[in-house]
Amino acid sequence: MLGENMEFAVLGPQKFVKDRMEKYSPEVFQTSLLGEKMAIFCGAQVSALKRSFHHDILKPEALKQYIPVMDALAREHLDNDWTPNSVVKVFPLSKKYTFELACRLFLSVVDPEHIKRLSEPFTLVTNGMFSVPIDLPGTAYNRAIKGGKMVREELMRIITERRKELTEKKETEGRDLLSKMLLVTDEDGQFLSEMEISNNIIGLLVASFETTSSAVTAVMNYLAELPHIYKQVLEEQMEIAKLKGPDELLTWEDIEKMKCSWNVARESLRLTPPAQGAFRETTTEFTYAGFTIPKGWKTFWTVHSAHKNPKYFPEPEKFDPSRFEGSGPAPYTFVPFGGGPRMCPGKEYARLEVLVFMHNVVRRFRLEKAIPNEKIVFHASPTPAYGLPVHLHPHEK
Ligand code: HEM
Repeated sequence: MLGENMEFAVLGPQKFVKDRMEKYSPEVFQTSLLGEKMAIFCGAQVSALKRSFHHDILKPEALKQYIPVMDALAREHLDNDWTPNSVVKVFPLSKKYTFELACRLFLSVVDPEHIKRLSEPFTLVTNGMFSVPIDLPGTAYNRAIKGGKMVREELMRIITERRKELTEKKETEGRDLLSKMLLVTDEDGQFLSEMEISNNIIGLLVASFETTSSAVTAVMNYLAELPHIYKQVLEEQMEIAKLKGPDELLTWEDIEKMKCSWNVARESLRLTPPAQGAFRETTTEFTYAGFTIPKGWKTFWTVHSAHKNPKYFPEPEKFDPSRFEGSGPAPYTFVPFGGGPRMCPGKEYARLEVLVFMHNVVRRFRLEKAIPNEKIVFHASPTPAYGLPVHLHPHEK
């Protein structure tokens, strides 16, 4: 049961993996975590599982219509929460933005009271997700289970209501992800059940919440830390803003112009990947890099072992967005979203969300870190220990 949990908790995922890659093999090693025997993969690899329907409802064409909505919400948040010449904490504000955006785009929930009814129990779920699985009153695990039940009850109410609206033909087009899920059918022409839909929505909320908030925060951190990078992003975003009226919202064409900003965001995802990798279970025995992995073992592939490998990224610790110019890194070496058929279906959603937020922040402010060497700690995703407080310096008119 104990396995190497203590070492994992004390060293953090990156050092834990690095030490063992040096000691055992740079490709794969075995350990025991959370009571499971586990093989950890550190090389570039792919999986071969079935594509999920998420890829269809989250593909770029389906998301284009959401760009103005993302922009309008980012403006609203900046107007309300990002006061010029004040100090704000980026991480909690990014989480607020990310969650409200998900409520709006997944479920069309916009009422602040309703958002609260989802966000409070949902926070219990995310806080308890990486806790010791002991279900006793007072433990984070127990609170997460209770929070999960509350989120599910609320979702079931929303889903039932929407199904009714769809049956009464009040809506034919999928106005949000929930409607799209209610309209989608499987290979046999069957609709998803309400329980399947609520599971899927919870899955999307979990998969998108900490990851995108961590990604936005990491980008803001580098923009505050590296003035020459900030300048390049500012120039690009000002060029885009110049061609638009003050009330005109961002469109797909604007996003397509954000090449430099996306390279900066990608370099940030390389150095501070929000997801550390992903778990699998072997359904059949197989051999990898000369090692046999038995059937039934848990496996985990790691992101940063590829991202920090000098063979793929010379001077790996250096922040250098030009790595993504031209044909960019070799296949399966830049894997913040995984690779192969099981790759993150929310990649494009995350790209749009990060770019829209960057646009809004740099247009208004120059950022200065309030704690210059703030430590990064690992919860579900890497996060600054004090939430990344920054001074907001408005541009001179
Ligand atoms: C910067 C933000 C994000 C990062 C870094 C990220 C990263 C990842 C990674 C590494 C995986 C595992 C891939 C694998 O199993 O090999 C994954 C899976 C997944 N992600 Fe994301 N993700 C992000 C945002 C999102 C968003 C916004 C959504 C939804 C809107 C989402 C939905 C999912 C889903 C549903 C899966 C499971 C896919 C499957 O197993 O078929 N992710 N993500």
